[in-house]
Amino acid sequence: MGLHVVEHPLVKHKLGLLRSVDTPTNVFRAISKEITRFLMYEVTRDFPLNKKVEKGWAGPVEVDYISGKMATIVPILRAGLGLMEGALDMVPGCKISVVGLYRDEETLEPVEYYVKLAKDISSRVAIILDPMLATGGSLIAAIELLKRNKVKKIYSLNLVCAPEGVQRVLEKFPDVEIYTAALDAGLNEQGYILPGLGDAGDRLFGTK
Ligand SMILES: O=P(O)(O)OC[C@H]1O[C@H](OP(=O)(O)OP(=O)(O)O)[C@H](O)[C@@H]1O
Ligand SMILES: O=c1cc[nH]c(=O)[nH]1
Ligand SMILES: [Mg+2]
Repeated sequence: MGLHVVEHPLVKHKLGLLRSVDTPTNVFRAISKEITRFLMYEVTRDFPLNKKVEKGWAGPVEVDYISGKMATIVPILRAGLGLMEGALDMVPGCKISVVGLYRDEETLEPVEYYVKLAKDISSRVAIILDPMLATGGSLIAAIELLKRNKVKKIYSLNLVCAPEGVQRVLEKFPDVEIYTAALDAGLNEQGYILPGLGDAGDRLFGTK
């Protein structure tokens, strides 16, 4: 399927709040977390279920449970940390694999500076967390890292995407599933998404 734009009135409304330049840091953080919960609800739709029998109040009852190892969530530092709590609200048992990447301001190429993956990552599916998918360079670097570590299946959860980045990622990795609240118009000359959110890291961390 590739790209999944989550078309839900609550998601659209909340994204509108994020777009406003007047939204303060504390509200930006809270809304990012809320949207992440909605996107996680969609990402996890694919998760396989098994059946088991529980002792219910009126006797044995067949129930569903999610089978296999829990996913690992992969926040991309720094801005991806702003989505971590919302993701964990939905899948509290997840292991966390951290990938530190920053985008060089001149070249727009990703620079890796920290990696700490879950030990048994090859038997897990990975859900990458990053508010922005712009040129796609950072997401491609994260996917390449996860594939080198033999992750079973890769999802990417991004609040806002640029079409240029989505196309680049899916041309290279058609097996990756991207879940987003919005596919925006495009990139400006500095590689920022328009209309976008501005610098999501700065808005989440209050650094501008
Ligand atoms: O698709 P790309 O063109 O690679 O751009 C997207 C990346 O840029 C931002 O991170 P940034 O480099 O600003 O780092 P930060 O999270 O530390 O602010 C964003 O959070 C993505 O990781
Ligand atoms: O629009 C953009 C692009 C990259 N990183 C951001 O934080 N915002
Ligand atoms: Mg940033």
